Amino acid sequence: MIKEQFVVTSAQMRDIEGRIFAAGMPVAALMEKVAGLISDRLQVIIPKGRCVGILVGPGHNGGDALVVARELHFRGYQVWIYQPFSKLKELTNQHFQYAQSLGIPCFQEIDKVPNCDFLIDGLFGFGLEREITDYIAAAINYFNAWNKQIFSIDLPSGLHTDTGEVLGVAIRATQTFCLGLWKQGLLQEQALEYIGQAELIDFDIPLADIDAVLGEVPKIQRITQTTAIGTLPLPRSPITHKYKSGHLLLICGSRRYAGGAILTGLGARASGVGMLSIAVPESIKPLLVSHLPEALIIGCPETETGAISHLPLPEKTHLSSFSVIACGPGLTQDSTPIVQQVIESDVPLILDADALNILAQLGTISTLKKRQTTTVLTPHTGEFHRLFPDISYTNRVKAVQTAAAQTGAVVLLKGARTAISNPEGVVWINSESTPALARGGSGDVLTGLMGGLLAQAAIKQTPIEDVVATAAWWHSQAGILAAAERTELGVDAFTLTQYLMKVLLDFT
Ligand SMILES: NC(=O)C1=CN([C@@H]2O[C@H](COP(=O)(O)OP(=O)(O)OC[C@H]3O[C@@H](n4cnc5c(N)ncnc54)[C@H](OP(=O)(O)O)[C@@H]3O)[C@@H](O)[C@H]2O)[C@@H](O)CC1
Ligand SMILES: Nc1ncnc2c1ncn2[C@@H]1O[C@H](COP(=O)(O)OP(=O)(O)O)[C@@H](O)[C@H]1O
Ligand SMILES: [K+]
Repeated sequence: MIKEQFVVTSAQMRDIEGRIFAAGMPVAALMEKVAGLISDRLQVIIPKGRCVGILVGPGHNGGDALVVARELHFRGYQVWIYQPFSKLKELTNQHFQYAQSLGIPCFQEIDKVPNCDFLIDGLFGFGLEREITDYIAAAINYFNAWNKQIFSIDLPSGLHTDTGEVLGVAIRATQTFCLGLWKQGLLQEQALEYIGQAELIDFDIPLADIDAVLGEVPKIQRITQTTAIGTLPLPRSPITHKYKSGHLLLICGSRRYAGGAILTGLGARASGVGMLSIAVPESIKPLLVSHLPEALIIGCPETETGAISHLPLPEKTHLSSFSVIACGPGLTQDSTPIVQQVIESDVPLILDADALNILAQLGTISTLKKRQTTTVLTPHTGEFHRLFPDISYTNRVKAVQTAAAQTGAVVLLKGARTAISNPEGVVWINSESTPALARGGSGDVLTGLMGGLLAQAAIKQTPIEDVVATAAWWHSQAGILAAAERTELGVDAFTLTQYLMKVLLDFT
C-alpha cells in the first residue's frame, strides 16, 4: 500500500497521530514539520512579496496556519492574520503570541482586515465537529465573497472530515493541502466544489502506525495509477490464445436504443477480452455486425416493442460457457425474462442501466439472495435510489458498503467520485474524473469495459472489486485525456471509447 491509497476518518487520523506523539514525537515538532512543508509549497505557488491573509482557528489547524504565517513573513511576504477566537489551544496560542511579537498585523474584527489576493485557511481541520455559526460563519461567507485564491490546510474549513458535508458553511478553496493521509470527506462528491485542487502533503507517518489503526477495519482506499495498472491483464503470456483471455457475453440494446449496444460493445473491445459475444434484438443485428465485426452477434427474438424477448442460444452453448455476462444497457424495461434468466444463472454477472431498474422492480435483495456467484451492480444515483430506497447516499462510502452487504454483490455507485464496495465493506474510491463524462452513453462504455476486464480477470483470480475499480479508473482517465485534447464538451461516449486505448499507452 502506498500513502496515496489510504483513506481515513478523523477518528482514525487522531489515533494515528496519537501513536506518533506517544512514541515521543513532540506535537510542536510535528506542527513545525507539517507547516514547513506547506510553506514550501506555498512559496512555489504565491509570487514573492505578495500580500497573504492568514485565517487562524482555535485548534492545531490554526497552529499550522500561524507557523505558515511566520515562515512567509520571514520570506518577505506581506502577511496579516485574522484570528477572531478568544480561547486558543496552548500551542496555537504560543504561535499567536510570537507572530504578534514579530509585528505581523493581527485582526479580530473582520471589517478591519486589508484586502489581498491570497488567503490561507487555517480555521478548522479534522477537529471540526459541529456546525459553524454566527461570526465565524459570517467571516467564511465574507472571505468566500472576495473570490480570491484560498489555500486550505488539511480540509476546507467547514467540511465534515468523514462525509464531506458542509457543516453550516465552508471555505471554497482553490487548493487543499491534505495532511498526511487522505480524509474520507475529501473523496465524497458533495465536497468537490469546496476542495478545489487537492494534493497530499506527506509528513512521513510510519506505515506501522497506519496499519496499527487501519489494520483491522475494512480498507477504504483511493484508486491510484499503481493499483489500477497492477490489476490489468498485462503483460500477456506469449502462449495465450483467444479462449484464455476470457469470453464475455453482452446482453444489451433494443430497437429504440441500438446505440447503447454499440457503445457497450466498443467498451468491451477496448478491454482486450479474447472472445466477445453480443446478444441484441434480431432487427439491430446487422448494425452491430457492421460496428463490431470481430464480435459474435447473437440476433434474439424480440417483443413487439423491439426489446429482447429471450436468448436463442443453441443447446450446446448455454450461459455457463461464458466467463462473464454484462446485461442492461439499452434493454428497455420490456426485457424482464432475460434479466431473470441471467440472474438465475451461475455465471459472474454485471447488471447495469435497465437491468438494474428491472431488478428493482423484481425486488433487489430477494432476487439476488439466490445468487451464489459474483454479481456487480453499477447504478448511478437514480438507479441506486430505485434499488435501495432506504439507503441514504449522502455518505456515498457508507451507501455502497450497506448496499453491498445487503445484496452480497459488489456495488459501484457512479458519479463524480465513483465509490465501490464489496460485501465485506472493502471500498475503492475513484478520486480523479472529469465532468466531461456526464453524458448519456458513457455509462454503457464503462459496462462493456468492466465486463471485458472481469472476463480476463477470472483467469488471474484477482479480487472482483479490484477489477471493477480498475475499470472505473481506466474509464475516467480516458475521459480526462479526451477532455484535455477536446475540452469538456468534446467527450461524447463514442469518442470516449477511442481514448480508452490511449490511456494505457500513457501508463504502461
Ligand atoms: N494532532 C496534531 O497535533 C496535529 C494536527 N495537525 C493540524 O491540526 C488539525 C487538527 O487539530 P485540532 O484537533 O486542534 O482540530 P482543529 O480542526 O484545528 O480545531 C478544532 C477546534 O475548533 C473548535 N471548534 C470545533 N468546531 C467549532 C465550531 N463549529 N465553531 C467554533 N469552534 C469550533 C474546537 O474547540 P471546542 O470549541 O470544541 O473546544 C476545537 O478545538 C489538523 O487538521 C491539522 O491541520 C497537524 O499539524 C499535524 C499535527
Ligand atoms: N460530474 C461528473 N464528473 C465525473 N464523472 C461523472 C460525472 N457525472 C457522471 N460521471 C460519470 O459518467 C458516467 C455516467 O454514467 P451513466 O449515468 O450510467 O450514463 P448512461 O447511463 O447514460 O451511460 C459514469 O461513469 C459516471 O461516473
Ligand atoms: K482548514
